[in-house]
Amino acid sequence: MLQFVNFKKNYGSFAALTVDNLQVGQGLYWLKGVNGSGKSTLLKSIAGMLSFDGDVLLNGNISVKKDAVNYRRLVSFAEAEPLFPEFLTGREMIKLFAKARGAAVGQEEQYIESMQMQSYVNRPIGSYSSGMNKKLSLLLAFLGSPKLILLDEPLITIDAASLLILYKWINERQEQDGTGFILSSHQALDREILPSAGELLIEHQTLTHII
Ligand SMILES: Nc1ncnc2c1ncn2[C@@H]1O[C@H](COP(=O)(O)OP(=O)(O)OP(=O)(O)O)[C@@H](O)[C@H]1O
Repeated sequence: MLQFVNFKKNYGSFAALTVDNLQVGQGLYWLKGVNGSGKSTLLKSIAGMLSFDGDVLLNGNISVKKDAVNYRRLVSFAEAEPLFPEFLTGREMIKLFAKARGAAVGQEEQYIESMQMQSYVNRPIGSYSSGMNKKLSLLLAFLGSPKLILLDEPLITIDAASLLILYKWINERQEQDGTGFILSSHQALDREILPSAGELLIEHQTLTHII
């Protein structure tokens, strides 16, 4: 699924994260690490949102640097604390993302309904609670046909019922399209819900593959 090639991310003189030539096979991964360990740095780098030394390859040969347009169509990312233009409605954001990602017409409807967003999706985002905002950002990451979906702290802010719906979305996409996932979280992995998940750990500014 992903291959890191001499990956190094510095913020100025601070060496924030190193990944030696690690291969991450197809599947779903739980990314762990204490506060400030580099989880968001890693996910934003994989998403092509941060510059770094070295390279990241998707499916063996699609480089985040050399094939940026193709790569970014295949990798989607939901931020831990998403910020959207307040004057746009949720539906306008969905339309923008759906177009950029080449999503099938109407793909969003099943997600809007299952996450019970119908009552507010046509309202300006500035009126959303943090949970409503988070659900919108999760939905946007599922639009189109990405091969890899990166979710930074997807468990924060949303209520227990919505979390079960998110797990359902994840399981469906894994089963139907073989979509890969990396989820960052401070919470322990629930193996009853995600039995086949692998684990990635960031310790001492280095990413390792545990299982
Ligand atoms: N823009 C930046 N400039 C300088 N340093 C940064 C920047 N962004 C992150 N860092 C530093 O990089 C390290 C990793 O931060 P990052 O946000 O990736 O950690 P995290 O594991 O996601 O943390 P948390 O669990 O608290 O969200 C921290 O030491 C942080 O201070």
